[in-house]
Amino acid sequence: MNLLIDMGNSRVKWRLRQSNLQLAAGGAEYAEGWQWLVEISAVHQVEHVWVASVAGTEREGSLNAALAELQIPAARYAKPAPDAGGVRCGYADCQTLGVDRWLAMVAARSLIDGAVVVVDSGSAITADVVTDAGDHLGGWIGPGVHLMRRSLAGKSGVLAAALAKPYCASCAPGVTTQSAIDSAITVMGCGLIDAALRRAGNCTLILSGGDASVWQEFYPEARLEAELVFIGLEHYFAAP
Ligand SMILES: Nc1ncnc2c1ncn2[C@@H]1O[C@H](COP(=O)(O)OP(=O)(O)OP(=O)(O)O)[C@@H](O)[C@H]1O
Ligand SMILES: CC(C)(CO)[C@@H](O)C(=O)NCCC(=O)O
Ligand SMILES: [K+]
Repeated sequence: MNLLIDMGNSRVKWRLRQSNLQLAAGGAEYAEGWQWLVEISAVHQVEHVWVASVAGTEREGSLNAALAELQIPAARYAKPAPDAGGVRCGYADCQTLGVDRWLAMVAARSLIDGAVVVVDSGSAITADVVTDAGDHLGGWIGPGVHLMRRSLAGKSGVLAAALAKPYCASCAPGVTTQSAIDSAITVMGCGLIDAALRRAGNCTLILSGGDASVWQEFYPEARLEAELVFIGLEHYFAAP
């Protein structure tokens, strides 16, 4: 039984899998601690723990300690490589590329023949271009939808009040304060995706991350792959 863990900047997500079977899935805030891990270990015999982390050494240390205390095998952390899994890393120093981005590209290459643009939309929005030949041309890192909203809400009470309602994705000119802000955020996100698509030429667009569905109506040809990081993790550790 394999425990796959995606440690993002804001949340941790996990999948418990055996062969092709998914036995458990969930997500938690870091503030909630490792209660979810306690619950899993009470019910399941975990053999391998495979982690994609961009959360930093402190949180990784905290996970390692929790695993040891629960007598679960130690975590193995995936790392970007210069050339592996069908992708040649575009960063001069590939260790500085977020491993979530790396694994998403590896997963995309395993799912799709040809060039891909991988968009991961969570606390940050990232887009990465991989050519048909497997060359990662590099990518873009921008603030995610909720980060953009919060940055404006922090600027004035009027804007904060307008942003009390949930985000509404639209590219139309806004006719209320909220719709004007949300439309700008949507247009900026689409601008980033458009720039990536122009670079890539003939390619498949893949949308991933908690906010992937935001972009779906503007890119109906895109493929939604919510589990890219987990697919990438399985490839990284389990592929023959
Ligand atoms: N159950 C959920 N809990 C929290 N956010 C959710 C949930 N379902 C969807 N979302 C959306 O997902 C977004 C977070 O995305 P995701 O979990 O992919 O990334 P993240 O962990 O915040 O980012 P990162 O991996 O960059 O740290 C939130 O902005 C929210 O809109
Ligand atoms: C950009 C994020 C925050 C997206 O989760 C993550 O991939 C990260 O922390 N990356 C390290 C910096 C980089 O990829 O260039
Ligand atoms: K992410």
